[in-house]
Amino acid sequence: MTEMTVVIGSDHAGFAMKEQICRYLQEKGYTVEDVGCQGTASCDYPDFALAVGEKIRSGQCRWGILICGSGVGMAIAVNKVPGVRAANVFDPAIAALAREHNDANVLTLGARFLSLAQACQIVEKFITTAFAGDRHARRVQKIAEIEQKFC
Ligand SMILES: O=C(CO)[C@H](O)[C@H](O)[C@H](O)COP(=O)(O)O
Repeated sequence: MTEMTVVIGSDHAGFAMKEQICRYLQEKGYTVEDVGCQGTASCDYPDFALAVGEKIRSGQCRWGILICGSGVGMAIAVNKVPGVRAANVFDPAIAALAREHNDANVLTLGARFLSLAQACQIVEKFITTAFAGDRHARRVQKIAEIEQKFC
């Protein structure tokens, strides 16, 4: 797994944006694995959240991106996968904080509330910002300990 591997998924509401973000990332040299969906027919976001979460959990991909109407359902679902730290982001500054402070490894986006340009700015900020560590590492470790209590 390298820093240049991304797994991406969406439901029907995020399909068009997923296709465009795939192209955006590929043009930047990222290897993008698309787990679906494959069109605008109505489907269920947890199916794609699980597929992305499994690729993060297994270490096959460094970054996950999930797109639905609001980003909320995807975030709730994928955060059930141990080892996933997903953030639903609407602003590049929050994307940077999700990385610097929370070491987030999955980004969720709301296609019904973001333009493609906004989404690309958020994606760019998310995948290029480093975790700051230090006191934040202690807090992220405490998140992992909460997870372990229920595994
Ligand atoms: O899960 C969501 C909201 O939390 C997503 O936005 C879904 O894309 C949305 O619920 C899909 O809604 P639809 O009416 O079935 O298109």
